[in-house]
Amino acid sequence: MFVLGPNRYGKAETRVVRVTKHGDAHHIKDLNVSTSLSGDMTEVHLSGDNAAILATDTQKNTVFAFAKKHGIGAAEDFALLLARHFVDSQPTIHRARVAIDEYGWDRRGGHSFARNGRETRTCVVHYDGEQAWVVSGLKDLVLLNTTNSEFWGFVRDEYTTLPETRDRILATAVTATWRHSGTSDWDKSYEKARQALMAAFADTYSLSLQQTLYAMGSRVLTECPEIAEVRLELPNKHHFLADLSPFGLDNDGEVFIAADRPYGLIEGAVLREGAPGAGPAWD
Ligand SMILES: O=c1[nH]c(=O)c2[nH]c(=O)[nH]c2[nH]1
Repeated sequence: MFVLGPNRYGKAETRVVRVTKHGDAHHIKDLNVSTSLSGDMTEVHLSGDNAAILATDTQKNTVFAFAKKHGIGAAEDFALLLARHFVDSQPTIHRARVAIDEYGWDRRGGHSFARNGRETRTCVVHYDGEQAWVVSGLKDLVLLNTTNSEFWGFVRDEYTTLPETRDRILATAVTATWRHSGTSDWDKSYEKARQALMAAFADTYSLSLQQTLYAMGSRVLTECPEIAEVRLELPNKHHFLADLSPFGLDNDGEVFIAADRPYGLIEGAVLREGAPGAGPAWD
C-alpha cells in the first residue's frame, strides 16, 4: 500500500509586463510570477478525476487579468492578491504559494526604459485561508571589497594548502531572503534592508565571510524592526593573486584572477530573539 505525500502544482515563471500610462508618462512593472496551489488533490493523483483542479493555465490567465484589473504595485501586494484569490475562490484549494521575481527598469524618457544592472528583487507569499506569510529578498547583488578582509587561523590538516592571508579581495553575489513579522510598506522595507546589507558588507572589517554574513543579517534586523529573520547565501567569489614573476613583475595586491568555480558557499540565518514562528514561510 502507498499513500500520496505532500504535493502542489501551479504555473511557473509567468512573465508579465504591466505598463501604466498617465498621458505621455508611462510606468513599467516587469515580473516573473510562479503560482503553486495545494488542497484536496487525492483523487486527482489516485483516480485521474480532475474536478478539484484549477488548471495551471487558469492560474497563468489570472496573473494577466489581475495585472490589468488591479495594476501592480509592490510585488508582495500582487502576490498576496493572487494567493488570497486562489484560496478564497476555490473550495478545493487550501493553500497558495506565490513567488515573484521583479526586474528593474530605469527611466530614459517618458516612455523609454533601460533594464537596470541591479539585483533582482524577490518575494514569496504563502496563504492558507486565514493567515499570510511574506518573505522578501533579493538575488545577484554583487559586492566587492578590495581590502579589509583577512582569512587565517583555520584548521591545517594534511590536505590544507591555502596560505593564510592578512589582505584579500572579498567578493560575493548576495542572495538574501527575509521574513516579515507582519504587514509592511514593502517598498520602503526593501530599500532599508538592501541598504543595510550593502552598508554592513562595506563597513565590516572581515576575518571571514561567515563573520560578514552575521554582520549583514544583524544590520538588517537592526534597521528593520518589521523583519524577524534573515537568511543569506553568500558565494565566496575568489580572487587569486596573479603570479607575474615570470615577467619580472611584482604584484603587491594589484592584479587578480577572478575565479569562476569552484567557489566557497557560505549560508546562514540570523533571527531576532523571540521572533514569531516561521510557519510555512520558507517552504
Ligand atoms: O571567508 C572564508 N571562509 C571560509 O570558510 C573559507 N574557506 C576558504 O578556503 N576560504 C574561506 N574564506
